[in-house]
Amino acid sequence: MTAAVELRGVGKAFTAARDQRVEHVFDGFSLAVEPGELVAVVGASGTGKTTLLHLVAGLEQPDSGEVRVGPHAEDRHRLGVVFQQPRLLDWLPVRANVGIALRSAGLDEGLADAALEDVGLAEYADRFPSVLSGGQRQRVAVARAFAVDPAVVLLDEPFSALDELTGRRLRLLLQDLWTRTPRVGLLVTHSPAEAVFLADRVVVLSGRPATVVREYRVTAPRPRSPEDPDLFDLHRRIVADLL
Ligand SMILES: Nc1ncnc2c1ncn2[C@@H]1O[C@H](COP(=O)(O)OP(=O)(O)OP(=O)(O)O)[C@@H](O)[C@H]1O
Repeated sequence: MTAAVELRGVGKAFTAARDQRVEHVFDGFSLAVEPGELVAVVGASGTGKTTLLHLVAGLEQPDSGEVRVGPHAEDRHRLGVVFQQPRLLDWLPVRANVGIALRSAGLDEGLADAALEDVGLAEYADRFPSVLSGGQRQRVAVARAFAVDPAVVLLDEPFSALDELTGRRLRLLLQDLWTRTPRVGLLVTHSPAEAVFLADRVVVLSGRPATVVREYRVTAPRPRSPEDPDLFDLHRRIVADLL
């Protein structure tokens, strides 16, 4: 089976501005996401989770090794990305924020309304981001990512800036979108609970250079409940790995 996302033997180092020390964040690092799989990456702060996502998105280049998004060459350009902050254009209405992503993917801007409806924001299409709540703005960011029918969805701490209840609603929304259209995804999160709730597989990163110290397959069928005791058990084991 050909992986949908593959990092093979990847090396990535940064030079610290403070003392010019070279930090080898990755060295010979490999990870594959299989077709249809949502993989969550958890790990302590500074392990390299965001760097991993940036390498896949093409925002950073590896010093060595290979990063592949496939199976088709054009899949590299069909990414949906949700960051911790919604990163909306405040001077454009919500519909146009989603429309821009569609246009730059060569798609019909008219698809924006359906994407907004999918996240429960149909009646907010003409509003400006500044009048929306934090949770609503993040819903727009989710709509923008999914509108382009992405080959791969990259999620970088997508809900960690939200309060607990809003984060929970957004996780349920994401699960709903995923259940309707299963996709390939890579989720970076500090939250083991979020990881086990959303992912098919949880990868625990640790060390410098970072390595995969443990992997868990999450077999609970969807739709899942955040209160599922089996998920909580898995969550506890991941927390123990991280301590
Ligand atoms: N552009 C950069 N220039 C210099 N150092 C960087 C750069 N990007 C990342 N680093 C360093 O690489 C290491 C990994 O950073 P990264 O942001 O990937 O970790 P993380 O696991 O996502 O952390 P957090 O959970 O706190 O977001 C850190 O030591 C960071 O300082």
